[in-house]
Amino acid sequence: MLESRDQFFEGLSSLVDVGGGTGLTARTISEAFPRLKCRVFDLPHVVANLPEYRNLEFVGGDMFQSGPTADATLMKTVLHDWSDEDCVKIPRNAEKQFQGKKREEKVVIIEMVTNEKLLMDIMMLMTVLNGRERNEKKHDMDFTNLFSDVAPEINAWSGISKIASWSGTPTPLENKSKVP
Ligand SMILES: C[S@@+](CC[C@H](N)C(=O)[O-])C[C@H]1O[C@@H](n2cnc3c(N)ncnc32)[C@H](O)[C@@H]1O
Repeated sequence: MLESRDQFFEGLSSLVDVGGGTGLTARTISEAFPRLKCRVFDLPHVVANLPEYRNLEFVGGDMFQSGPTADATLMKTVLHDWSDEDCVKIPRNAEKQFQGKKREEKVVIIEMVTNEKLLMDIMMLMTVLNGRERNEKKHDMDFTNLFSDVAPEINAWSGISKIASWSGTPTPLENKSKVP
């Protein structure tokens, strides 16, 4: 992600890492981009007593109720814990806070993308109610259609782009946004 910094971070002044845990990823980003205001948003007991660090701060709350908005939202290995219906509640909550005002926000989702039903998927189905690994092709368990099928209104303000392959090698943006 940091290798593709121009694609992701150009023009951003703030970023929130939703479900960011104790801030390992956000801290790496905040150090690479000292002018970017970074927030980690996670459950109150997870972020309690974590010290602020220069341009990095921690905010406690429930992502299904509310949460800080920013120029970019990062969700790394968060969505695989949740059902499709739950996944789309998170950006819907952010949308509510903007009360219909036109805005642009980058949403960066980092997840394992499966092309087969792999062991991890089976583990998620067994251990986490409704959680799943998703693939990138068109069928009922994919990222391409996660937002457009379950919450079509979200695609009106947010394009979904494939940003990297499983190998971690950055690939050219393939913008699937329906916004003209
Ligand atoms: C699999 S961990 C991912 C942590 C981090 N993003 C990473 O990649 O290491 C999922 C995170 O989601 C957080 N989480 C779960 N439910 C949440 C909620 N309702 N509101 C905010 N964060 C939540 C958990 O506390 C946990 O830190």
